[in-house]
Amino acid sequence: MEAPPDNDVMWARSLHFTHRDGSPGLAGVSLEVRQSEILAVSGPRGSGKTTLLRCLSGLVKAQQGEVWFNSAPMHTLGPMARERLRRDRFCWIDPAPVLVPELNVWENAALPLMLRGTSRRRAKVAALEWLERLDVGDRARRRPHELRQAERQRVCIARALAPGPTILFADEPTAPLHRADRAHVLRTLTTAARSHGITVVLATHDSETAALADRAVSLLDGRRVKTVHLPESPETEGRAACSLSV
Ligand SMILES: Nc1ncnc2c1ncn2[C@@H]1O[C@H](COP(=O)(O)OP(=O)(O)OP(=O)(O)O)[C@@H](O)[C@H]1O
Repeated sequence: MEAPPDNDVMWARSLHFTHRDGSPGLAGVSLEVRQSEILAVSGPRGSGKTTLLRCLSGLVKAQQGEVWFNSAPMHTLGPMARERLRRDRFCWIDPAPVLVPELNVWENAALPLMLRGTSRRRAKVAALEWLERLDVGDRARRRPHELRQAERQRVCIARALAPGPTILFADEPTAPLHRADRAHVLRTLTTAARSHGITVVLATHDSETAALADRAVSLLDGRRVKTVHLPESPETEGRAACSLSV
């Protein structure tokens, strides 16, 4: 087993994943994630972005391949150790907001901190700070069902940033937001990540969102591809780019 380069916070080699029903998910994806970068994983719907983020974050285990975090192998860890790592070092944002309906907004946002052992009082202070930054501070004592969908998603983003994770996995995090909201929330997310040194792996099929990242990798049919821009010519008109497997 060859150890990955030291300057990569995460490193994956030749990941293969097949879903339980036999559907292909990933067909040999390798990539590196550098410390404190915002990495976009782009590609059309069904290209394997979510599956890749789930494998990298340890939510599922690839049937073949290696994932390393901070120069230590993750692919050899058992389910409990992977769960602890996810709880203590990673956070996740889903495309649709998932909150605990019985808890109010600040309690939801404080939950990952409390699960890591932070006192309720300190977790509340941190949660309220992030809710303010995401413009939902005035909803702190409401229950999730009293909020609009876009506000609930902002709460999920605050909840993911509050613990200061080493890596934040964001799967189409602005999908439920309106266009105007989207730009503001993305800017807050990327600015916060940069100022707190949080590495972000951001799945998106939207080129405007991918453009906010420091670097982008593209997927197609579960493989990494490189987009090649071809010069405009009569033969290539309307077909300005093609993808090559790398
Ligand atoms: N739970 C599942 N069971 C079976 N097949 C699945 C499952 N989840 C995803 N797939 C299939 O795996 C492939 C990759 O899906 P994935 O959700 O990772 O892609 P994606 O790029 O994130 O797409 P989207 O943008 O629509 O979320 C697709 O063919 C999809 O239909």
